[in-house]
Amino acid sequence: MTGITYEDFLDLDYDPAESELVCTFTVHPASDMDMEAAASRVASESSNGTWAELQVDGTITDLSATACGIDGDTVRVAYPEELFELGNMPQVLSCIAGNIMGMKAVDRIRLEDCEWPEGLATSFVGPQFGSAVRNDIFDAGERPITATVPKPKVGLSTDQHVQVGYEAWTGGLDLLKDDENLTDQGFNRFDERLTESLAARDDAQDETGEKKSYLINVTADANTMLERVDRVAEAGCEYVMVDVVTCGWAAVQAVRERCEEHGLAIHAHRAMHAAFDRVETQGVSMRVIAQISRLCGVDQLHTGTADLGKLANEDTVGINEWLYGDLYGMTDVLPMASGGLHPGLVPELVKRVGTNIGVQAGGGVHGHPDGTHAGAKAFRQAVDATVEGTSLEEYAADHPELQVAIDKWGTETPR
Ligand SMILES: O=C(O)[C@@](O)(COP(=O)(O)O)[C@H](O)[C@H](O)COP(=O)(O)O
Ligand SMILES: [Mg+2]
Repeated sequence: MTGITYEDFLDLDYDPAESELVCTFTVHPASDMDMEAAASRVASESSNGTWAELQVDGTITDLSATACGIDGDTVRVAYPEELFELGNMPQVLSCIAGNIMGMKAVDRIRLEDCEWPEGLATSFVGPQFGSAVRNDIFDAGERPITATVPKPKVGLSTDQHVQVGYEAWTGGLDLLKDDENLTDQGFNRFDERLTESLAARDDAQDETGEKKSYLINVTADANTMLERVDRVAEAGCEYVMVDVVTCGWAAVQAVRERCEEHGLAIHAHRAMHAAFDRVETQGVSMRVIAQISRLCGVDQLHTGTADLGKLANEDTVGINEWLYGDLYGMTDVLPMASGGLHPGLVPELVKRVGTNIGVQAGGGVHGHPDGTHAGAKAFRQAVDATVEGTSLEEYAADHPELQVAIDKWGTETPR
């Protein structure tokens, strides 16, 4: 038997094994604590240690994490694969983002990044389709796919919602999207909304000759979500939308499994992410939330507007690069730019994040002076102009809907 204390979880000469998960934290130790002491406590409490000295047999320490790097307020911790239940995201997070977030030994702590080893990463299914949806579903060629959320966010009746969808689809947009807080409320029931929206979608496809789809929000308790996924598949839709942070990763993993059976793509809304990532010294970064989302298998994920829109964003470009990047052959994820976008912002957005994205505008479509159909046309025109390399001003000369949008919003970032 050996006695283990916090100090046993610190080794700054330790070189992590390839099979280990390496996490990077920003750590602000408590005033009476130096960084090494704080780092050892982070490694201990996020693996298998605690505050009291423990008498354990040798094998137990094989599961212990090691604080193996300190650089300013950055701490790197290596976790042995055996500590984790493969394929179980809630368990992984209970380690690396669990109790340590509330330890008195640190004033502030934030999980910034993870280097996922092959064994652990490939124990997760990853996305089914990823960015291939742009051409597998929409035939979008080089352009971003476009989406709109009916606004006001909630309160429209099913008929009104469907009418907005029809006008947006026939105006040239690819996707109608439910808002994050629209599920099955009395004023707009899920089942009617599903069938009637898809009927309008079919009409819009016939009218435009373009493929259209619908991001219907199945967010609910886990069992209800699975039932809704089945009903979405039966109704002939290609997608479900899930509020992944508020639902929790256990539910996301269950929905992913069910979507595999039906060949449905998953659009991930990240409502509540800012509760974790907004404060730069505390919580869990959006970069890590994006990594978890990919591993758990979403196909599309909101990652911000590279600071062009109305919401605070963290490193949209860096996060998108990770979502596109190689991860042991795992499918990528299509980033969705959304939040305060309007036609005037599309050129700069594409300059910052490229065209392998989805772009969503709610207010930027339905706030158009001439209404939803004109707003949709203007947003699509902005995307088409940008992809063909024509300035919006020039393109607007013979696209009046775009001209009206530019006159109204210019290239301003809404607040
Ligand atoms: O409710 C909203 O605000 C939106 O529908 C956008 O509406 P507008 O187009 O009218 O702004 C989206 O939920 C946000 O974009 C989510 O934020 P993020 O994409 O950063 O996760
Ligand atoms: Mg919304």
